[in-house]
Amino acid sequence: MTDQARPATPLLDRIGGPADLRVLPDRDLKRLADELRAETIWAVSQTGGHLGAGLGVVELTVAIHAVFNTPRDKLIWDVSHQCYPHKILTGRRDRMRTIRQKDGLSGFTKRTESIYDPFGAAHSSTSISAALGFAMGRELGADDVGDAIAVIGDGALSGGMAYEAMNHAGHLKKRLIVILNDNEMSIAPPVGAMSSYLSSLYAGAPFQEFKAAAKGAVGFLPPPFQEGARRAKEMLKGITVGGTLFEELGFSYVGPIDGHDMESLLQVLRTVKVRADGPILIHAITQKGKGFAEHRADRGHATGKFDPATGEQKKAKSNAPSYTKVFAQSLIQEAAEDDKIVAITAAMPDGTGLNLFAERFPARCFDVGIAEQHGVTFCAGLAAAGMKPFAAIYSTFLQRGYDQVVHDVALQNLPVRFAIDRAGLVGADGATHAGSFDVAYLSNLPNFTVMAAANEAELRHMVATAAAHDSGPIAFRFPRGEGVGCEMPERGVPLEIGKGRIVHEGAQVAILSFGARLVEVEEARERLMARGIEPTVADARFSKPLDRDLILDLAARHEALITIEEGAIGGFGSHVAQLLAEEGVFDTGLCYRSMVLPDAFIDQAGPREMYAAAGLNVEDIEAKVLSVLGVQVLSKRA
Ligand SMILES: Cc1ncc(C[n+]2csc(CCOP(=O)(O)OP(=O)(O)O)c2C)c(N)n1
Ligand SMILES: CC(=O)[C@@H](O)[C@H](O)COP(=O)(O)O
Ligand SMILES: [Mg+2]
Repeated sequence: MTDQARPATPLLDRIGGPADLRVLPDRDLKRLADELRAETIWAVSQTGGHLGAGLGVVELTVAIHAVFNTPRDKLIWDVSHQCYPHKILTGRRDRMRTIRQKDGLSGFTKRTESIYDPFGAAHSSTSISAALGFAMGRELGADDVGDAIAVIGDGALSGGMAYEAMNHAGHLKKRLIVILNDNEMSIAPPVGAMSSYLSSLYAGAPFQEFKAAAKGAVGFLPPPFQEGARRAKEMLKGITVGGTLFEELGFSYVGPIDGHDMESLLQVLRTVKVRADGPILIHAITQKGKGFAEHRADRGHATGKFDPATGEQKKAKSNAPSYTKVFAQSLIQEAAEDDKIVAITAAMPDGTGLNLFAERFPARCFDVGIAEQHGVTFCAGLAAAGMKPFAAIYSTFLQRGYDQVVHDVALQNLPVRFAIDRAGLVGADGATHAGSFDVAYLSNLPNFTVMAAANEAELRHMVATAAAHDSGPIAFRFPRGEGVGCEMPERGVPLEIGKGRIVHEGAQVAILSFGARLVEVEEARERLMARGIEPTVADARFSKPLDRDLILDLAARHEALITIEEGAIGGFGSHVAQLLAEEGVFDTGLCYRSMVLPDAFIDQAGPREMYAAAGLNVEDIEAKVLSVLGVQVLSKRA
């Protein structure tokens, strides 16, 4: 793609930052929004990334920065996958080509990146809590904090934290502005009673009437201030459906308004800026993907690089199936023979592959919304009722439901099956989405069985193992992306619980891999063999219960034992070390090393680059073996 295809943006080119918006006449703000939309489409066509959500908030972004005094006023984007237009307007336009890449811009808001990002996000439903924190800080005299404005999507509003925050805000009664960006979409079509409720709020309220009312009210705004207040209140009453849930929670409710109509947006935001004296919710109706992808089923939620003229995406093809697809197909196989199997997703039907399961077994698949906490306890209830629930949740999002995992599942020893996708470092989404901690946070729980798949064939067996495991909770993890292309068994066969396998017999040093680093371990072994070193390689399969016999045998037969996993400290390696210590193996002089993710959040980059930063690639494994054997290495990385 050449720069010739780049849209002309004469007005946007003159914008150095949000302050420049505040001196533009309203008609130019509308033009600016059009240019910003074209620029956003072009920028994402060059890099890939989250597109649809940003296109839905272009006018909102311009209007908020034009009316409010950012960065003193704190603008907090929920999830923040819609922040691309905001980044373009806040001094990061030149770096948009680097977004989601190594050393580049994050795909989300990030405090260390800009003063216009007062709060980082990527997980959903946190914005109202954070904004309320800013608002309360302001009330308590915090320096340089003005208004706090949370922009939250209708999908994010399905998350419990949003209600906890509104409940608290309604109690505190402090000035707080929440903009509900209602595009009737999550990543998939939104589910739930709340989604239907929001639709009912605007079903009978034409925007035009509101526009007229808003215009009238703005005419009466200060001066004189007090008279304006009365009239503005009347105006807001006119368009409020009345008795909304938000009002019951202590918010003033304004809306619904057309979130793409710059005139309405400016009028309402200006009115609110002058009038709000407590928590207020502005209900804006928008279209996800507006101007480019609004007619696509996914509204252009996330995309690879594409041709901005045609929308055609450039995709690399691989023959290996994705782990996600193998999981879904394997689960469908199990469910075809066991009608107690049900599947649960927290708003990620496509990402987890459960869309395929839902096609086959619609009545046995549940999308709970962005509600991991509820999803886990819902599974606990299902398990208590005798069902076999599979909770398919990304590693990073399962963190949201951790107390439920401990208190509702593990403590009651309920056989909930956790299918943990996106295990390990995921690439472009970066640290917020890395699946780094699940091995540690699950393996330390009594009653749990924890597995990690070394390849897609193993994953199929682990799905079968989980389906057959009725005596307590069980989890299996697998990475994002394609499998290794290994031969696939037709059907999964349940594995013996707590038993690993030797992959290659060797001598001197044993490498015990837990999960999908096995491919790198095998490649490192090949390289080492060229140096005359032939490590034993084993696949642990389980971090809980550990295969004690295998580990103690490896320890007894080798000078050195190295474990490796795609997880943070406190996981598999720590459990192995504990076993070796308990059994007195260290006293015998065994050299033990554990290769884990470092104690740091690793910024976005390609997965290989992220694993290089973590020191878990082939050359790192090779170097580790050489160093434990005391071999002098001349290469730079040794
Ligand atoms: C806790 C958590 N679970 C799941 C996700 C994955 N996720 C990212 S965006 C999104 C949908 C958000 O929908 P909405 O808030 O309506 O924003 P829209 O994309 O429609 O603008 C989901 C489910 C997440 N970011 N955080
Ligand atoms: C914003 C968000 O949380 C999701 O869109 C996420 O980026 C999806 O990640 P995958 O591409 O791994 O499904
Ligand atoms: Mg939405």
